[in-house]
Amino acid sequence: MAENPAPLPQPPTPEPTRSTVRSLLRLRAYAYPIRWYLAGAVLAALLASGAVLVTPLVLGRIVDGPIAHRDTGALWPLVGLLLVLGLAEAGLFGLRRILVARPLARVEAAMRGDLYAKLQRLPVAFHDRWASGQLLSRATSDMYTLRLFLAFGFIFLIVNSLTFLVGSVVMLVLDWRLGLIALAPSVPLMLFCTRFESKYSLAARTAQDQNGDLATVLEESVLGIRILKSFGRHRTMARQFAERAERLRGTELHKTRLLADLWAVIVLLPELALGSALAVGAVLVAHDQLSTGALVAFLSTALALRWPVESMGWLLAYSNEAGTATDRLFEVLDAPEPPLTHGTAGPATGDGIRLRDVRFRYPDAPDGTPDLLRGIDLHIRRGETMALVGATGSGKTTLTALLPRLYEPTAGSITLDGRDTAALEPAELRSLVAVAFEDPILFSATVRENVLMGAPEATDAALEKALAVAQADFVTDLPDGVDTEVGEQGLSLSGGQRQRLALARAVVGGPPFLVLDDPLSALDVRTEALVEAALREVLADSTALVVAHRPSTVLLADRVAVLADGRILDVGTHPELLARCPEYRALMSGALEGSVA
Ligand SMILES: Nc1ncnc2c1ncn2[C@@H]1O[C@H](COP(=O)(O)OP(=O)(O)OP(=O)(O)O)[C@@H](O)[C@H]1O
Repeated sequence: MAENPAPLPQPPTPEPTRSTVRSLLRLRAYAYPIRWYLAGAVLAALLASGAVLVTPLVLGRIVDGPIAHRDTGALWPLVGLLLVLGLAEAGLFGLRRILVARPLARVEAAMRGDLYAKLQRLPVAFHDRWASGQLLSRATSDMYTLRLFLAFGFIFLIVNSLTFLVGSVVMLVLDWRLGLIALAPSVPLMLFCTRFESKYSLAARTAQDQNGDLATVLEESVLGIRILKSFGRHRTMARQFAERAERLRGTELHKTRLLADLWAVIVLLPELALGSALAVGAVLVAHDQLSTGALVAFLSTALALRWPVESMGWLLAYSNEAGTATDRLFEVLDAPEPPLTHGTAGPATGDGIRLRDVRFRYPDAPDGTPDLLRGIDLHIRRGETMALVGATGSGKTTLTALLPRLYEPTAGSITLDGRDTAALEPAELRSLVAVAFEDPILFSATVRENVLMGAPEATDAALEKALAVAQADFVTDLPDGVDTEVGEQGLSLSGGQRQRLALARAVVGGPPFLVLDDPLSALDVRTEALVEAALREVLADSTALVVAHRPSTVLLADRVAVLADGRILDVGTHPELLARCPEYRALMSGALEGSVA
């Protein structure tokens, strides 16, 4: 394992950053269903801000009226009005929260649901290119950022901008000279904010991507904890994690510095302007060019505008983060989905499995390397079991993944009983072909749920038969039998046990076409023999392609295909190939030595 953090699979470089507003506008579709709640929240916040802006005017009235004329009788109604305004402000801000809390939780769930559904639809080739942590962080922290933006950022951007505009007009009306002094910093502030925006959105994007990298390392460390511990690499991994965390910390500090600079300017300039306005106002009052009440009202209005102005710092930061989170979300949602089907399937002929001049290369294969599969021609007759053998890395697993269309062949065609797989609807294809992979993954679910993934409608009898074929009798000894939770969240099973459940999952629906990728590799000799005996029965009813590394698996098959140099080198029975194919002999003698050793 490298000492330096290895580069993680990265998503394709995002297109040049669009403006934050254009990015955020893409959230329209999600915000539209709750538009009335959002409008209500904006209205409530606007009314609350209105109450805040009216308060200084009442104060001015109190100073110029009851206080100047020492008329306590006139004071109480105005004090009562102040109280009502204060209560209204508090109530309306509370109402804003209530109005959007639930609907926005629904919006977040809808966005997350769409992201999840899209990830399920996208081809395996897409998932090969994206680090899982990048997808995880999009589904978690980015969604949270977007919800917070819609709940606070979006509403206060509107409300605080309008409050600032109205407050500015009020100040200019109260006294245009003081108003101009107080508003003088607006122009430099706007210029500063524009510069801040471009720098901050870059930093926000970097931080979100680094967050994804960190999630990937964390996930791999948790999933691979046994390997890390057994090779004593947990410290190396911890160092990699710390280095990535340090990088993220650096970016977050950079963001904080940018925000701190903005805050300094946002707070300092208006304070200076306010101080100047106060000094000039005092001179105007001294020269009877302005009433004391008007000066109090002016200053109170200017103070009431401090929050809308100061909040612009974090509102801009929020908007930028939400903009980049939106970009990150839509990078996945916009990822092209290959057409589900193309061409016409044609009538069923009972022809078995036929691969014609099939070529394949992984989309991320290095330039200049030849295709992995370079013209595969193979015919597996109906009801026949064909073993596929070849050297490690020759492309056996890749070839089997083409049958259920986990990958699309780069060229050529694959037919099942004469029907082109490219033209079959995914659901139909899944019902025709079942696969057991070399690496038997189980989900956090019961044994029953894991096995019935292969045929949700299957009866209990079919489940039992599938478990019997896979020699998975250990299931009866589990605490709750087939209803025992297994997988990551449940009971840990041995490699051989998991492999047997994966085999049961493949055979449970009695699929006409079976693809088994070295299905017995983790079994002991005795269990292997038992599974083989039971499999023979199942295979008799199916047309099957079985990747085989060991002679015992090869013997399950009627014929054997030898894969070498991206092509099928030879096809024949085991004895025929032993007699005429030196590559096969080499493979089998190697396998024999391996199995003996
Ligand atoms: N998702 C992928 N993206 C790019 N290259 C891949 C991908 N998966 C496999 N490869 C490459 O394709 C080649 C064939 O891999 P494959 O797993 O099909 O071989 P195999 O014959 O099944 O090997 P083994 O017998 O060891 O299981 C290897 O060189 C591998 O590095």
